[in-house]
Amino acid sequence: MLELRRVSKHFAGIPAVDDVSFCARPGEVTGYLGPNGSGKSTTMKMITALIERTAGHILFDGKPIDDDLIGYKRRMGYVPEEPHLYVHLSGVEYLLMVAQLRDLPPRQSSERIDGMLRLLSLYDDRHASISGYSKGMRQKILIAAALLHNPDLVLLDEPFSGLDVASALVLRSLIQQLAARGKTVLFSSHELDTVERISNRVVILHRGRLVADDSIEHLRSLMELPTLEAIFSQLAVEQDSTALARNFADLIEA
Ligand SMILES: Nc1ncnc2c1ncn2[C@@H]1O[C@H](COP(=O)(O)OP(=O)(O)OP(=O)(O)O)[C@@H](O)[C@H]1O
Repeated sequence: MLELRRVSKHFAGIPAVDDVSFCARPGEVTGYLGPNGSGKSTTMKMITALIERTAGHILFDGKPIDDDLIGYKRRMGYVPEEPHLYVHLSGVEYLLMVAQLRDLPPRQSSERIDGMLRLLSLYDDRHASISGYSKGMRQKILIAAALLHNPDLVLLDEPFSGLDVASALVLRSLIQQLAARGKTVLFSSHELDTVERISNRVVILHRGRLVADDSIEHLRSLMELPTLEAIFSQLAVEQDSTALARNFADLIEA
């Protein structure tokens, strides 16, 4: 189980994540939601220990992650929001490099990489340089790299970004199957329809603070609202989108 206890992150004294506590459990998909700039990626980066916390504790399976950071990172797979890849490498070269960094046995890793590239429809392009890959192809490489070592904790920051419909459907199902196999899955997304379909629980942030941590079903009945979109709008959207759009259209015509 992943547990955040009163976690905060300040940038130049300004809170980006403010006193956030929640759990993501094995066997469950936890959706991490919030408007732009609400602190989702900052939280993910603290969970991956890419950035330091200003305050609070992060535990995995009951142990603070800092106690054995190397051991913790071996059990974690992370798809970052930004596709940082070595673009001069080919897809297969990049994944082989990741496998080496993960200390996977060479034969096992090449078989696994070949299989993943086939399943992700990237096999024919495996020897082409990543610099020539489309956004969706790069995203698939990031997903493969994150899952190559069969992590227990799967952290996905906007993993559907750039994926076509068919690939998104595969990823949706994959996320559910990873959880069904006992992994802890935390994923952030703006695609509320997808989140609603595949998440057991949702955690919603607004301006860095936690405003909901519950099952969607319970939130629906508690708030007497029909959809996750309606719940999200009530908890985390302040503006009137139609009025805002009208003002924008007026502005460019003025
Ligand atoms: N390195 C940084 N230095 C200063 N401020 C930062 C830094 N990283 C993030 N922030 C600020 O922290 C806040 C939260 O940003 P974050 O990227 O976590 O939001 P998010 O919820 O992931 O947004 P989005 O949905 O747009 O990806 C924002 O106000 C952002 O400007």
